[in-house]
Amino acid sequence: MKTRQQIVAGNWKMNKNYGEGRELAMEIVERLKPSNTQVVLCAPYIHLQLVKNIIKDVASLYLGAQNCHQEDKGAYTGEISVDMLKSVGVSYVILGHSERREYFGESDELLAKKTDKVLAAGLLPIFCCGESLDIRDAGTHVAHVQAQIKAGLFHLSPEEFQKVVIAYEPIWAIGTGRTASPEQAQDMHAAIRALLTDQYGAEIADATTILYGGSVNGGNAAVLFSQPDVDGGLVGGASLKAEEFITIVEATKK
Ligand SMILES: O=C(CO)COP(=O)(O)O
Repeated sequence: MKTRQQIVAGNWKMNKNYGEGRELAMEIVERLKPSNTQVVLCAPYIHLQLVKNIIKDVASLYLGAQNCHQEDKGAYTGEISVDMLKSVGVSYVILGHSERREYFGESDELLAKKTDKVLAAGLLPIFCCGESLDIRDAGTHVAHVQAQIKAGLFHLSPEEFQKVVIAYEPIWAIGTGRTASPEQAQDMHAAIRALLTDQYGAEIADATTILYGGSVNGGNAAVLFSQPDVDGGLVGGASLKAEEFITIVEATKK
């Protein structure tokens, strides 16, 4: 079987001022060794242009955004369009992060629209899903995550779906230092892939990159990424330190 594309995406969230962002991007470029793993820097909007300039000669480094608006343009104060992102060299857009679902009320319907917008612009969505602790304790986590994926993505044609990266991020593991165990991550990733197989067939499901996110760090990345259905990570806190982030990148499957 062809190895799926391995990806490590750093989600800087609302961290790093302009100078700090420049330093972080430059240190990542200095430390990164050539490999087949794609490394995506999802920086705040103010950094995108500069980070693109810093990473532009490194083949494995890509620029990502953390959100976009669902309309093309217009009177949406404070928002950003896919065309704006594309014009500064963005390749990937994180959609449906649990923080956006929770703090900004992003619904499944809205995320389906954003997914369409990102794909129509020729950009690649990193579509996030994941359950709260209550849902996990109730034992309905697989159904919850599968419902998020169905609602956000299953209107896509097979050709469109092949451009999507999925990120499973259990909310109870985000920023808590409490990561999912390798078995918990693998079980959910396998359940996601089984759902994709039902909808799009085995060939597309096998080729889909499914990232794990939630307290990934330099110490736990290798064992998480060694799981057969875990194809890399979406990393928050540990992506803000170049040395640790590179350790995580180097923990992906060769
Ligand atoms: O939300 C995350 C990445 O999108 C995970 O954040 P942490 O790695 O800080 O837990």
